[in-house]
Amino acid sequence: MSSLVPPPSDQDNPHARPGTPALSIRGLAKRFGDKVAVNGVNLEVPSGSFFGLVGPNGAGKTTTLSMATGLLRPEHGQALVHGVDVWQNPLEAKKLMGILPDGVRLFDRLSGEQLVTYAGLLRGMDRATVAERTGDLLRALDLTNDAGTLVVDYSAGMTKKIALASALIHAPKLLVLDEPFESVDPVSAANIRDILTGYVRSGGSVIVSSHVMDLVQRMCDHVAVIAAGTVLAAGTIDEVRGEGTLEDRFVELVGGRNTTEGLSWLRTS
Ligand SMILES: Nc1ncnc2c1ncn2[C@@H]1O[C@H](COP(=O)(O)OP(=O)(O)OP(=O)(O)O)[C@@H](O)[C@H]1O
Repeated sequence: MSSLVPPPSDQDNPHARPGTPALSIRGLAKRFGDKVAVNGVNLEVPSGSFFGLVGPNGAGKTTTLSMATGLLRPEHGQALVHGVDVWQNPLEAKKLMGILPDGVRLFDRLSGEQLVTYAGLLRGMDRATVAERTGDLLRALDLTNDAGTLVVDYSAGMTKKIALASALIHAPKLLVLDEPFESVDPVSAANIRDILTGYVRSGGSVIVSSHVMDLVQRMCDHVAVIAAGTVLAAGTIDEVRGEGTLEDRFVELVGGRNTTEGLSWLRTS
């Protein structure tokens, strides 16, 4: 399964410098009105790592990843992909990345197959390679039977998977995936995990946001915990979790467990 996705290639990426982190986020900050969404975030995603970004709802994960991938202009700070500045040199930086954004609209009047093909052609790939990789990706993500269905008629999980296929088609050096497992069934999630693990093993780097601590603990080698726009902890999984589970550490760092005493009216007996 994992071998279906070709390993990342340096061929088209003369700007990628070996030895530099896959992604460096330096002092990124963003406000929406009075609300500070991201408050000077620094993160280093080592090349060849599988990096998890976790945090409670509204922590600033999507805003951080959007600024790091050129989708949302930061107020302050810098993001470098393999040493290439995303905002100074966006075309070169974007060649190095495959992005699965959260909540961004797809060209959903295309069929799934057309959408992935379009993503490949936009990346300047030749038609034969695009056709071969599109077939591989649709098979790997169990979408072959729905290849001809319009994306607008896809379920939430199918939409997530076709967006992921579009992010993978050019075998980027870095994958930035915002909640790739949300709405995805367990078999497809296991397939996606296999694809991503094989991709990292072959030299690619992944940063993935997720709410599923157990998954991050099993799948990733590095993690950062973010809350209220600030990084609370970052490092290898073992460094961050210490003696306990990542979930225990997350709750300890983030807090916010509420008792349900105020909801006595919800009890039926
Ligand atoms: N376009 C926007 N306009 C106004 N406020 C926004 C906007 N986007 C995000 N925010 C606010 O910024 C903060 C961070 O949001 P963000 O979506 O980055 O969090 P998140 O960690 O991805 O959350 P979740 O886990 O729920 O997806 C939240 O308080 C949110 O309400």
